[in-house]
Amino acid sequence: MHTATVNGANLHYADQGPADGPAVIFANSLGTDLRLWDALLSHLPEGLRLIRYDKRGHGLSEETPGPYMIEQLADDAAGLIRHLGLRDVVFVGLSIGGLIGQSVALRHDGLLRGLVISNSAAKIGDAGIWHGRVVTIRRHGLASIGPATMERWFSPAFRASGAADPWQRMLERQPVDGYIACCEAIAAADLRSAVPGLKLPLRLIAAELDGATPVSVMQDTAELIKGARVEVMRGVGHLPCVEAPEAYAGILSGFLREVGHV
Ligand SMILES: O=C(O)CCC(=O)CC(=O)O
Repeated sequence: MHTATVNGANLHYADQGPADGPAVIFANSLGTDLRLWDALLSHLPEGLRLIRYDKRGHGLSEETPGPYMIEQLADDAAGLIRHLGLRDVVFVGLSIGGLIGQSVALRHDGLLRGLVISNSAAKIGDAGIWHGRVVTIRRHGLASIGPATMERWFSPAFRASGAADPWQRMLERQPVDGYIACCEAIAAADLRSAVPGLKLPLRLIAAELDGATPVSVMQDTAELIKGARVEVMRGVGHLPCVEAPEAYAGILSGFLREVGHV
């Protein structure tokens, strides 16, 4: 376990693989911590430096007062990359992590070699949905949204097997104010007019049963970015790196090869 104070927040991160290996950084979704990527890593090519971190307000990172902004969360990620002395990093961001990745690429020119926008979009939901969720959580706590969230995150088969239960506990154990501060960041984030300016190699990963960022929403984002391609994973929900880590690794490894990272 490592921590670093960057951009005014103490961030918890994991750093695996050779120090001089091509670097990949992973940014988690709302309500998850860096264990989101646990099942995936062993399926990736050897020799990579793999960095995972908890965004502020989640996991073991500091919960600074909200609301947060996506730009602030992007500067956290860029600060961590610079703290580690890295450049030419491939950024893999899932959902809010994908918004963060888009914002890093837009705000920190030259820091990234490539970007994977996984189960995410240039805009996720409308502000009313997010404000409604915040009201529910303030009144009833995070546990009150657990069952409905699992329906967006995982396929019926995965849920029926009981495999979603630990992920529901992970959601319910996130710091409430940190979760809400990130909802407010998503509510305010609209990168649709900015993403046509993304000039780096990128890939979008969508999932057929994703109830949070449906395939059609991801295709709308891809249409805004010249040359963007969407890979659709079948039979899985919003967190395909958990539900189908090997298939996810296959898509990610293909992208890493395309950008010369492996
Ligand atoms: O997962 C995210 O980072 C935001 C999108 C969302 O609504 C997640 C959820 O289904 O709770």
